Amino acid sequence: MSALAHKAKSDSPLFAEQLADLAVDALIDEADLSPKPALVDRRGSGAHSDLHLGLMHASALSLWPMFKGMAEAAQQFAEIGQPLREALGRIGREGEAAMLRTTNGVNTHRGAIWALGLLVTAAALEPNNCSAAQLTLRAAKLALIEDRNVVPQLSHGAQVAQRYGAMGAKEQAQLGFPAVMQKGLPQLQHSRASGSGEQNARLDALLAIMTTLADTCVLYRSGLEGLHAMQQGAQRVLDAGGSASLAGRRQLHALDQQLLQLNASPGGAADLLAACLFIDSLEPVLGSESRSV
Ligand SMILES: CC(C)(COP(=O)(O)OP(=O)(O)OC[C@H]1O[C@@H](n2cnc3c(N)ncnc32)[C@H](O)[C@@H]1O)[C@@H](O)C(=O)NCCC(=O)NCCS
Ligand SMILES: Nc1ncnc2c1ncn2[C@@H]1O[C@H](COP(=O)(O)OP(=O)(O)OP(=O)(O)O)[C@@H](O)[C@H]1O
Repeated sequence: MSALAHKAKSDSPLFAEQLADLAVDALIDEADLSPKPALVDRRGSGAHSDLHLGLMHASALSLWPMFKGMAEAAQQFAEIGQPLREALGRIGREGEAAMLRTTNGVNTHRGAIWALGLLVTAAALEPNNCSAAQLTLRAAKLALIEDRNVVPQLSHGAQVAQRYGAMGAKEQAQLGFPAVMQKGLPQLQHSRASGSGEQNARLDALLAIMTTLADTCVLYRSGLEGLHAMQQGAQRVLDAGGSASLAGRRQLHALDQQLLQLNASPGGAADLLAACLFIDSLEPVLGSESRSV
């Protein structure tokens, strides 16, 4: 994170590049974090037959120009409204196409483009007002604006929304990322404060998100059985003392085995962990006044 050493002027191209660096770093840190239940990590591909760690890294790096472009659009339009929202939609779709070219058509980061794209834009809009609460509020306002150029698709998320009435990635953003604000970030801070190492604190944050999220990746792959296994299993790890404790590690191993058996990979929770890591990483760039959940 060498860019952090230099505090760029908040409306400069360098600042847009710093935000893109932080977003890509968050995605790479999320992918590398291990052992994550049934997700791609340093150990292997989890429940995914078409993903691996190198592909996740390549995909994350391919998104750098997109994140920079989103931050620049925020600087250019300088306010939340239809023009900025539709610019983001266009840049996001181009980013998605670049991702698919890099991965040969595999969806590595669709949800992350959405969540981190909104947060990068929110940060670039008001760099001096970047507490987690303000950032997610601005991201929500952007997400609530309709993009008239979206071509409706029968995505996996849309299919499970029809079948189970689940709220997916779009609603999570429109509600101001409750999984990040109420689960991921508080758990990250709590686990750090109670002496867990950084990797264990991040694993705990992921698990906290998993305890309540309607993860549409899990629902699509393994239905309500998978979703309940994810939510209850994640809660068991935290109840046992979290990832840093021996009892918590045993529960984490059991959860990994159970989700692998069900082919249930919590990809949405992983994206939201990356969102937590991005928000958390803004502090050294913007100063401590920008923080506080
Ligand atoms: C809202 C988005 C994510 C589409 O959501 P949808 O549920 O329809 O799609 P899909 O199932 O393909 O992907 C959703 C992704 O979100 C993640 N996710 C799953 N569940 C959740 C959840 N509850 N909360 C947050 N993220 C989740 C997963 O990683 C998954 O990959 C977004 O990609 C979009 O609006 N696409 C339209 C094209 C576009 O405009 N793209 C540019 C956006 S800036
Ligand atoms: N470390 C990770 N491991 C696996 N998935 C991740 C990871 N980090 C993020 N994800 C997210 O999980 C999603 C992949 O899940 P999934 O494979 O279920 O996607 P899909 O395209 O909806 O489904 P399918 O693979 O069944 O076609 C990606 O969109 C990505 O956002």
